[in-house]
Amino acid sequence: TAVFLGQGREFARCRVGMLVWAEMLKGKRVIVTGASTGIGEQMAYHLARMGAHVLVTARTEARLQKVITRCLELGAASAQYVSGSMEDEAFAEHVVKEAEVVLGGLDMLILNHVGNSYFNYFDGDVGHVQKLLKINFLSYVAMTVSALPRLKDSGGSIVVVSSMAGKVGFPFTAPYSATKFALDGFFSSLRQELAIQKADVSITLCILGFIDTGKTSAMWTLLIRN
Ligand SMILES: NC(=O)C1=CN([C@@H]2O[C@H](COP(=O)(O)OP(=O)(O)OC[C@H]3O[C@@H](n4cnc5c(N)ncnc54)[C@H](OP(=O)(O)O)[C@@H]3O)[C@@H](O)[C@H]2O)C=CC1
Ligand SMILES: CC(C)CCC[C@@H](C)[C@H]1CC[C@H]2[C@@H]3C(=O)C=C4C[C@@H](O)CC[C@]4(C)[C@H]3CC[C@]12C
Repeated sequence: TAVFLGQGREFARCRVGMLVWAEMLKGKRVIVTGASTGIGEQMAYHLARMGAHVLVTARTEARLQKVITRCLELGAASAQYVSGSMEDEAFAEHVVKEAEVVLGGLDMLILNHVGNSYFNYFDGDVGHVQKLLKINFLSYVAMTVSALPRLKDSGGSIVVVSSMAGKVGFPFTAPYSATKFALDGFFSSLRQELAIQKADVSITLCILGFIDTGKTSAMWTLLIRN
């Protein structure tokens, strides 16, 4: 009985939390990057359930179409997508401009996408590190620069999805880890500057541990489970 009651309380607390959170995001205009699969896709669905206007982006148009259809079924105030690659800085800026046009402003920028990498001994490929920095870091900076004026207007927020590998140098993650550390340096510094300027924009850096989205490599799943 004690266990059952304990679980009941957890559930109630969770429900109350969700209600407060849902109210906060109802009608808000949100961009979610890397929303064709994994964590980004699930965040888009949560935002949809809360009644937000969602604009999702990634490269795979066919997947994004399915994601916006599901968002509308779940109760999104509106759902749109823009497809393209974040390796191209101009595309990153284009997504923010699209949000201004179709949503008439922006309340929240959720930066979540990551380019494909390998998780093994560093193979010495400098070109790969450069490419990954463009996708995982520089496009985050470009989107932030474009979005900041709108976020200042709305008193909005920037959410940056990072990882424990962006705080600690685990083996077999060198290129990926470097891009995540870069995010911490840039966004932690920018947060301080916004505070000094009394700009009403919050920056949240999310430090995630391992999340089995079904796509994660069998090697990591096995390693973490053991
Ligand atoms: N899963 C985990 O264990 C952990 C994940 N994280 C972080 O969570 C976030 C989401 O990860 P997760 O859901 O696992 O990753 P996924 O690989 O499932 O999703 C990555 C997303 O980024 C998009 N993407 C990839 N390359 C590009 C590109 N060149 N341009 C634009 N979009 C691109 C993909 O879509 P498409 O291919 O269609 O472009 C996809 O939507 C990441 O920031 C990751 O670092 C942090 C810690 C642990
Ligand atoms: C207490 C500690 C021993 C915990 C160690 C946690 C380490 C091992 C965790 C922390 C962050 C994790 C990685 C991550 O951020 C994102 C991805 C992308 C995905 O596609 C494949 C898995 C991968 C590489 C995760 C692998 C496991 C990592 C390194």
